[in-house]
Amino acid sequence: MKTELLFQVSNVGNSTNILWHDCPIQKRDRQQLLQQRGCVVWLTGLSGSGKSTLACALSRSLHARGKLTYILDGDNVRHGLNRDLSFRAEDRSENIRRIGEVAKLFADAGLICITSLISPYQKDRDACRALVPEGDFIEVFIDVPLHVCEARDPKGLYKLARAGKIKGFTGIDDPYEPPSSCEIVLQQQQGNGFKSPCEMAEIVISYLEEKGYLRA
Ligand SMILES: Nc1ncnc2c1ncn2[C@@H]1O[C@H](COP(=O)(O)OS(=O)(=O)O)[C@@H](OP(=O)(O)O)[C@H]1O
Ligand SMILES: Nc1ncnc2c1ncn2[C@@H]1O[C@H](COP(=O)(O)OP(=O)(O)O)[C@@H](O)[C@H]1O
Repeated sequence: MKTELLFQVSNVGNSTNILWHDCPIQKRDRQQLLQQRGCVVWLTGLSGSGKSTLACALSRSLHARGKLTYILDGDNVRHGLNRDLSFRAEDRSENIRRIGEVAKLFADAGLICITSLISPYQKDRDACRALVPEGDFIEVFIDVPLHVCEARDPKGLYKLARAGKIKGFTGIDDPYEPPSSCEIVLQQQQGNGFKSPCEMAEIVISYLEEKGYLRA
């Protein structure tokens, strides 16, 4: 006797016979509640470029305007979810993939999800972009030259990398691929140094405002 499946199940990766469950409360309902639109603000740049500082400035400023944000910081996520990952290329890719998937969930929850990780490879960033609806992935390149990051060296890691005590350090003996096209580039002003973290945050917030992410 032939057994009919009651539901259309599928196989995804190594997960077999799985079924997607929908809920009547959807993203648009959550966005209505929060009076904002869920999206991913993806900060990328070298170690020491100011990603974490900008993420906090952005979160603070948006919070003050009554907007719900959440920061996924590479360093922090590596303390938990991604603690099994190293800094070799495959593990960095997996780090980025997982953070992209989590960011997708936060954006679907209606939050403005700010990610702050080096994310050195273009193809991995592009893959994360492809996870969310068109327009909802806002890639922000903090374009600070290596020599400036190295002079800042707040954790002393560049010094250790130069001394050969850390192998495969981004910018020293591991690649960083700058975005070929992204929504926002924050860079040094001609002869003026860098904008303050608050000024940078305002640039990103103006973009979000203009694109309608700060209303439902
Ligand atoms: N080998 C190597 N290369 C680069 N960075 C290193 C490395 N080892 C440790 N660290 C510290 O880890 C932080 C980067 O982690 P990320 O998760 O953002 O990196 S990645 O996106 O997976 O490339 C990075 O933090 P930030 O300075 O905040 O970027 C470093 O403090
Ligand atoms: N816009 C800025 N102008 C000058 N210094 C900055 C700026 N943003 C961050 N910094 C400083 O640069 C260093 C690295 O910043 P951090 O946010 O930790 O970078 P990342 O997260 O990219 O490693 C810190 O000492 C921080 O105070």
